[in-house]
Parts: sequence; C-alpha cells; structure tokens
Amino acid sequence: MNADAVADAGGYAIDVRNLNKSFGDKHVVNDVSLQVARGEIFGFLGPNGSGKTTMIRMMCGLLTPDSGSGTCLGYDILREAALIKRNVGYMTQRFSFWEDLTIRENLDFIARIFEMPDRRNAVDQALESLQLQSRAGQLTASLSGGWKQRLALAACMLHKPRLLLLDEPTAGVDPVARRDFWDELHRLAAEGISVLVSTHYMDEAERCHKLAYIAYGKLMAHGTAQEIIAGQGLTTWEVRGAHLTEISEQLRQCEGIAQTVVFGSTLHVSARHPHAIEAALAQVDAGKSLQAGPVDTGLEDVFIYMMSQSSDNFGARP
Ligand SMILES: Nc1ncnc2c1ncn2[C@@H]1O[C@H](COP(=O)(O)OP(=O)(O)OP(=O)(O)O)[C@@H](O)[C@H]1O
Repeated sequence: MNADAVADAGGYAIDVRNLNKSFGDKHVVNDVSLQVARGEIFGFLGPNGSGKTTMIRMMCGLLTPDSGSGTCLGYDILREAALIKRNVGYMTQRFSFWEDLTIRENLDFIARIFEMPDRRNAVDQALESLQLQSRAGQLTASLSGGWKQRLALAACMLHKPRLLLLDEPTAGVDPVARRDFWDELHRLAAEGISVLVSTHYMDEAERCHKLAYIAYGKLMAHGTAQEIIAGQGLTTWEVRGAHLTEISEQLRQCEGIAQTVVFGSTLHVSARHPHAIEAALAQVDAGKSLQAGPVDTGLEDVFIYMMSQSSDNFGARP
C-alpha cells in the first residue's frame, strides 16, 4: 500500500511487529511491536541505553532489524527504506548547524544538500511554519537553546514530512522553550502530522496522546498515560514532615512497600496494597507527627517503579 493510500484509509503512521536488533551479544531491541496512529503524538520513554534510538532508526529505514516486519507511512521498513526516508523528518539527538550561518542560510544549505526543488519557497514555508521569519537573518551561534531546537524542527520539516521522529528534541532546553516546542508539535499533529518523540521529561510524557515505555530493549507498557498508570496497580500516599529522607529509608524496609521517592518537601510512598502503606507509616511514625494521605499515582511514580522492576540485561545503566 502506498503512503497516500494509508493516509486516505486513516491507517497507522507506524505499524511494526516483533522487531529485534542485537549489537554483538547485546540484545538491544527485543521483540518490540508498536503502532502509531496518524496525527498522534506518541511518546517513547525509557532509561538511557534502553533501545529507543535503535528502534527509531529501524522504523525510519536507517537500520535493518535482525528480524521483524512492519510499515512506516505504508512503506515496508525492510524493502522501501528510501521511500520512508523521503517522507519522514528525523531529528537526531545531536542535530548540528553551521554556527556562523544565519537561520535562513542553514535551512537553505540543508535544502541544497537534499537537492530540493523550489528551495527558496521550501525555506520560506519552513520559516513561516515554525515562526522563525523574524529571526531568519540571525546568526545561529547567537541563538538560545530553544531557538536552536526550533531551527532543528524547521530543518526536519523542510521536505514536508508526514511523520516526525524526534529523538530527545528538547534535552537541555529550558521549560518555557520546551513548552513552546510542544505547542508547536500539537499544532503540527492537528494538521495530521504524526510524531514519535523520545523524552526523559515527565511533563512532556503527559502531553503525548499515547506512550510506550521501553526498558533494556523490551516494551514494558504502552497506552495512554492513564492506562499506563492504572496498569501498574499502585496506590500512592504523600507524606509531609521532617526528616523525609530518613523516613523514606525506613519505609522502604517495610513489608509491601513498592517504592519511596522524595519530591522536594514531600515523600511519595507507593504499594500494591493500600493497607501496606498505612501499616508501614504506623511503624515509622512514632513521635514524628507526619502528615500523610492518599494522592493519585503519577506517571513519574510509575516510571520510577517500572525502571526498578526491569532487569538490566546489558549493563547500560550509568
Ligand atoms: N551501532 C551500535 N553498535 C553497538 N552498540 C550500539 C550501537 N547503537 C547502539 N548501541 C547500544 O545499544 C544500546 C541501546 O542504545 P540506544 O541508543 O538505542 O538507547 P536509547 O534508549 O536511545 O538511549 P538514550 O536514552 O541514552 O539515548 C546501548 O547499550 C548502546 O550502547
């Protein structure tokens, strides 16, 4: 099926099944299947070295899986890699620019490399689409991190891809610039562009329509944020009071406590059974006058929990 046929049928932008990839004896991607609907922002989460970049590279035809199959924009990932590359915008973790060129010159340079027809028009449209016109003449070296990311996104959009694969696009970017970047992604998604984006930021995960959590090459969970949270079946209490780090250590030793995480001046205690938290708090509370009560389990609680549950099968954790 060609890509337009997929678009017409409202099919998946990405539909890959049982992908596997090993580097030497490291099984980096282990039987992962993934579907991303058209116009969906799909978040890809997982610890460092869990195989997210490798998955992205296999999905856009840059890397051949050892086994598995699937389509990207309706094109076969094994046989039609060239067509995929032409229709996908891929933002790598380390997008590089010519610092001594302006925004416009950088975009024009990229358009030249890709031998794009009607280069000037393509650059104008990318500048307009990412609201970069007012800065088009600014030297790239003088841009803030947020504007550099926006330029990187404009570069990916030059050839009008219908799917964006963004590998940690906002790493090291301040919260306001990250929010603006995500507003932009939502605007693009509303136009029907599909986005698969890897991130380590929980606020960004919450802005995705769907999420997948991959740890040490295996897909551990996928669905909406609510589905992923519900899937872990954790109950969480928030504890306030003095000496939270010490209390956290003590609670962790108590029976039935799945995890404790200090968030600034509060402590989150999670367990599979609510009574385990009450019992544990009763044990450690003696004379400490803690304030404690149930709260909604958040995505961050769940991801920290899933990370602690997954075994490190190739020593990638720092
Ligand atoms: N070309 C390669 N040759 C050998 N090993 C590789 C290669 N590419 C990736 N790896 C290894 O595969 C594992 C997964 O890497 P990958 O970059 O896919 O993870 P990631 O989830 O994107 O990590 P991060 O969040 O740190 O970007 C790592 O242990 C990495 O060192």
